[in-house]
Amino acid sequence: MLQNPATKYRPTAPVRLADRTWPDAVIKKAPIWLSTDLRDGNQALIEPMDLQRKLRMFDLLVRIGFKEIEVGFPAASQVEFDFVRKLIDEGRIPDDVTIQVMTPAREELIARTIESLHGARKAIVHVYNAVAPVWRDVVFGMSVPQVMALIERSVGQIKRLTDAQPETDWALQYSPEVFCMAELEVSLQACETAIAAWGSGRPIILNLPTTVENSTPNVFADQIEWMCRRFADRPHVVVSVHPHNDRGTGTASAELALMAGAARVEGCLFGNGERTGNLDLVNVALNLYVQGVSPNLDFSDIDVIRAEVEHCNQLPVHPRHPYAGDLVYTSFSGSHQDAIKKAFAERRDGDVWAIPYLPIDPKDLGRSYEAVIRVNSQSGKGGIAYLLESEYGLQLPRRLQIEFSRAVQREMDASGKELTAGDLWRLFQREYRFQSVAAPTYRMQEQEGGFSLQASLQWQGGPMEVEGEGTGPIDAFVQAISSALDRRVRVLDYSEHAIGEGAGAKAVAYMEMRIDDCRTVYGVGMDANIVSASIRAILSGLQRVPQMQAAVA
Ligand SMILES: CC(=O)SCCNC(=O)CCNC(=O)[C@H](O)C(C)(C)COP(=O)(O)OP(=O)(O)OC[C@H]1O[C@@H](n2cnc3c(N)ncnc32)[C@H](O)[C@@H]1OP(=O)(O)O
Ligand SMILES: CC(C)C(=O)C(=O)O
Repeated sequence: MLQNPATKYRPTAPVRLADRTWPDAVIKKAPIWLSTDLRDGNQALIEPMDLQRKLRMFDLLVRIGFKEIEVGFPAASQVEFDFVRKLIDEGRIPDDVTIQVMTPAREELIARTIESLHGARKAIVHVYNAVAPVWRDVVFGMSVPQVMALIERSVGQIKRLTDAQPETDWALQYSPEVFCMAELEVSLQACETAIAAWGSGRPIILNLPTTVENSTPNVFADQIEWMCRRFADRPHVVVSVHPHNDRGTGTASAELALMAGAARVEGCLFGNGERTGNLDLVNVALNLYVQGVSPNLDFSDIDVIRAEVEHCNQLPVHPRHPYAGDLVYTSFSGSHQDAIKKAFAERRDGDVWAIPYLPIDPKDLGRSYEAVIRVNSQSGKGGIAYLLESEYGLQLPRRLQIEFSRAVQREMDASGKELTAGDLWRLFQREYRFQSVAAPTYRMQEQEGGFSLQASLQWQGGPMEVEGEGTGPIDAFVQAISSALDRRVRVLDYSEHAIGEGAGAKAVAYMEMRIDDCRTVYGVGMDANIVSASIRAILSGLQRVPQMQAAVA
């Protein structure tokens, strides 16, 4: 890289627009969306879509709710031409959907493009030519007046050819390609030339692209506001934008452009497209949604949509892609998990969405909460407890969460790998060994001032008889086991809950115990019977204490 990049690269000149109004604007409704997946997206694929994949993409776009779809570049190839014919001839275009096709400002290509649309009910013809200095000078070798003459000639040809097919409801879209790098006066002149050639007073879409992003999005917003203020026939002009993403700011460019007066945006699902891609329409639509504005597009099954797009494009969507990536509803870090778990516990049906670290309810996009929290070496007790509760119904008391998270951390340090809910469950069973504690048989008697209890147990591989008295069954068992093992056992905390329903329901007991006034441990017990679950929890805790095992041996 250069020590001084200014010797090679020039900054983009700001727009003189001191009284700009867009910074105070708020987007209150969805724009008109135009999907260009089948054109700009397709032209950027390593392997462009075949007919079958094009059809699948078209059907998907219709299902999502796009009402304007750029279906191709019919003059580019026979596949492109045939696809447009197939849509029209087989009546595949719903009444409320308008197809758009693209053509360069070249006579033979315009003719072929309009030929492809024969018999369509409605269609937008999209013609473009580059207007920025480098393209004028290097690509076309044209002066500004020659560029204007090209536009006049091409739009005039489109007008003649479309006027000759009055059975179709025609609209024109004109794009001054590389608008973002052109002098604003030249872009305005190009647009006004297209308007005049199409016939002023007729609706026209003027589509202003950041063909290659070259500035911060505020500059693009200024360019859009500058243009919107100057169109002579503003009421008949739909201002559209077509951002790319070379600087990674395609979404911001589109949003600021909407604030600056644009009413329509063009882009692709998940931002496919040339180089770094076209604007990601899913991103903009869902950004609107989480501001409380309906995008009028349906992404309620985003995983299915993503899979279909990946199939059509033969390109993967990144795991961290906004709203759609595999990992975007996942928190690994402990403090995030803790906050999410607390907020879910507080949340009531009908509440406004306010879950920390989750900008959108994953359920709205057909994603589940299961993947929200995942456990790795950066995780804490909150995430571990969340997974055990959401997957296995365990409601671990807080101090047990802390105790168990140390065991998880040890495991994580050893393996260095993520632990799934299933891994945590196996580790929890191994740590508390509650399944290896056999069910006790016991007799219990209520007597004046308390209970007496006699129990037959398995302890360290052999049978053991114990007997004790206490204020309740648990207290009686604690007395019994304390004297049998000659240890001072005290219960510090006890909680239990049911898991499962009906005949299969079980009680889970969590017992926090102090042994010999020096060691605090948790034990866990599960049983269909609540007293048995508690006894098993006490035994689970005791067998976790190494000194206890030694004493018995
Ligand atoms: C920013 C964008 O995404 S614009 C869309 C670009 N998309 C595509 O190019 C995909 C489809 N394109 C194609 O299949 C081919 O380019 C075709 C069939 C259209 C044309 O192919 P060719 O005739 O071989 O021309 P080629 O691809 O080399 O295009 C360059 C020529 O078109 C001219 N040209 C480029 N854009 C335009 C335009 N918008 N209007 C008029 N002429 C143009 C160039 O000046 C050049 O002309 P020259 O050969 O006289 O120097
Ligand atoms: C709108 C057209 C010309 C385009 O694809 C672009 O400029 O990126």
